[in-house]
This record gives sequence, structure tokens and C-alpha cells, in this order.
Amino acid sequence: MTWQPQALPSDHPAVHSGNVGVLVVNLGTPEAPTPKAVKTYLKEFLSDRRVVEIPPIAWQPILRGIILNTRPKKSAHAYQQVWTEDGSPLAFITKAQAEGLQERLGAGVHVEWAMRYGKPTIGDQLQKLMDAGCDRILLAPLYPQYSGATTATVVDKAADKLKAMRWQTALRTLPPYHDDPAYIGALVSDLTTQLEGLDFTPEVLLLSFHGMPQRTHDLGDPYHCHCRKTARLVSEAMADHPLVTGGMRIETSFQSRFGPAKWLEPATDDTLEAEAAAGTKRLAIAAPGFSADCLETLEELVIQGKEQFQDAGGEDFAVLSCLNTSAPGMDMLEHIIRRELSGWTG
Ligand SMILES: C=CC1=C(C)c2cc3[nH]c(cc4nc(cc5[nH]c(cc1n2)c(C)c5CCC(=O)O)C(CCC(=O)O)=C4C)c(C)c3C=C
Ligand SMILES: [Fe+2]
Ligand SMILES: [Fe+2]
Repeated sequence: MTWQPQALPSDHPAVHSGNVGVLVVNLGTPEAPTPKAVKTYLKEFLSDRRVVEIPPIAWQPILRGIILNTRPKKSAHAYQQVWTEDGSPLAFITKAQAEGLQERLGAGVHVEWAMRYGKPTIGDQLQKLMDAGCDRILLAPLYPQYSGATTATVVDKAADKLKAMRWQTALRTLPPYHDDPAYIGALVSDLTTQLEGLDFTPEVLLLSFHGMPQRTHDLGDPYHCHCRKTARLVSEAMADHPLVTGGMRIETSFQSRFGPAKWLEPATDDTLEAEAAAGTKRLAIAAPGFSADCLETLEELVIQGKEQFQDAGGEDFAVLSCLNTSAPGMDMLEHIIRRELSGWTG
């Protein structure tokens, strides 16, 4: 008689015996809104070759000789405008998203959070998950649109940690979700609720994404195309909304230009001025590429954007919140993360 493998009992769960971890990651933020802390943060961030694609021999003297001597003071002032008792919005919102996910996913999954630059570090948090017995970890960079400067650098950093280990944990990464119906649905639900709650009727809804050097796009980075697709899908999904049928236009722009090189266009600041100059009086702006409110939304849009629009003749101006820990946002994150855990959890 030949040997036969023993059949698994029919109720055998397709689940392994170790623990499963999820590490949600966002960009990072200084430890304090001071020039010293901002300098430390900017040095790490702007030394990342995924972020500034200039050979270090040319870039480091500019970074150390000019930028790190001028920008920290200016940026610290901006951070002071948005800092709260709980610290930097980007950090405490990311932490709250992780806690919300932990509650939703239950005790069978360990959820932690990390920042790509600053603290808590990706390496330390991966270690924490492994210390909790996680031999399978889903790394979830919370960037809907893929870019080498954001998504890939998170994966690089996690790989640096694994590189030093003899016995590695298994790692999966969350794919970009810029066109996922769950993400588009969450945005449309959240944006329409916020738009309907405004005390004015916007003529324009401006979707402002973080920018990137044009050269990075030309070298093949899909970020710009992902942003454009998100914007198109949101516009299509909102086409029947009374605000849109009533005449509200949905436009797209790119913010936070940094340095003298050409960045993705149209720029948000130029667009705000051009809209106001062309007679637009009432404008709402949303930043769907940011999972959490941060310096770039709370200072650059809420404070500077308002000034730019109103100085050019605009009147009513509102910045809509990011998905943050809203119900549609958390439902979406839970959905896309559960999907990636399939086969790892029951
Ligand atoms: C959401 C996607 C982001 C991309 C793409 C991105 C690219 C990118 N950014 C810089 C330079 C700076 N960005 C800064 C802040 C910042 N950037 C993002 C996101 C993306 N950046 C976020 C969420 C934040 C906010 C951080 C916070 O603490 O709230 C800053 C620091 C602030 C300042 O000094 O102005 C810089 C500098 C480059 C060069 C770049 C290139 C691809
Ligand atoms: Fe940035
Ligand atoms: Fe493109």
C-alpha cells in the first residue's frame, strides 16, 4: 500500500500558528516645533536619496551649507501654528488610526505605527511586533498614491531592518490604493458630507495633492498619474451630486513646491490666485493624497492658502479635513488591510 497524505480536517483553519502584525507608516514629523528638532528631522528627510534625486556629492553641501541653516527656523514657525497638546497632528492622527485599526481587527492581530523620518522608527516598531511573536507582518505605508519618495522609501527602511536578521519575519506590503473603490467611496462620502455642511456654496472644489519634481515623473514615477486617476474617479463619482449639477467645478493642483527645480503643475498657490483673479469668490479645497492632516494641510492650505485666495479677490474659503479617523476613512483602511491579511488570518 502506498503512503497517502493525511487529509486535513474539513474545519482546519487556513491560519498559521504565529502572530500577525500590521505596521502603519506615515512620513514623519519633528519631535518638537523648534528649529533644532526641525533641523534634525529635515536632515534625515532631505538626505533620503529617494526624496532628493541629486547625487549626494552635489546635494549634501547645499543641504548642510544652506538649507539646514535657513529652513529650520522658518519651518519651526510653521509647525508652531499647528502644534497641539498632543504634539504634531501627523503623529497623533497616525497613532489614532493605528489604535482604531487595533480595535477593529481584534486581539488576533497586533497593530503598531511608525514614522519614516523621526520617531517611532520603522525598525523599532518592527522589532516590537516581532517581540510580540509576529512572524508575519503587513507593512502599510499610508500613501494612496505610490511614489518612490514615499511608499518605496518605507519599504527600503523595513528591508534595512530585515537585512540585519538571520531569521526574518515574513513581510507583505500594502499596494497603493489610489483607484480602489473603497478609497474613492470613502473620499466621496466624506467630502460630500463636509461640503454639505459648509456655510457657503463653493463654485470650485480644488483637489490639492502634494507635489513632486517634474523630473521624478519623467524618470517613470507613477505618482502624478495616480493623483490624476484619483481626481478623475472622485469627479466621476460626484458627477450627479447637486453641487456639481448646480455648477461646482472640480479642479486638481499640486502643492508644497520645494527648491528651484520645476515641480508638477499646476501649483496650488498659483491656482488659488488664478481662480480668484478670474472671479471665483467661493472655493473649497481638499487634500485627498494625505491620509492625515499635517503641516501641509493645516498651515500651507488653511493659513497660507486662505491668504493667497483672499488677497487675490476671493471671499469664502474652506479647507476640508483629510480622512483622518473619520468613519468612512477607518472603514476604508480596515477593508484594504483585511484584504491584504487574507490567508494570514481567519
Ligand atoms: C503625500 C505625499 C508626499 C510626497 C510625494 C512628498 C514629496 C516631497 N516632499 C518634499 C519636501 C518636504 N515635505 C515636507 C512635509 C511633508 N510632506 C508630506 C508628504 C509628501 N511629500 C507630508 C505629509 C508632510 C508633512 C509633515 C508634517 O510634519 O506634518 C517638508 C517639511 C516641512 C517643511 O519644511 O516645509 C519638506 C521639506 C520633497 C523634496 C519631496 C520630493 C519628492
Ligand atoms: Fe513632502
Ligand atoms: Fe503622469
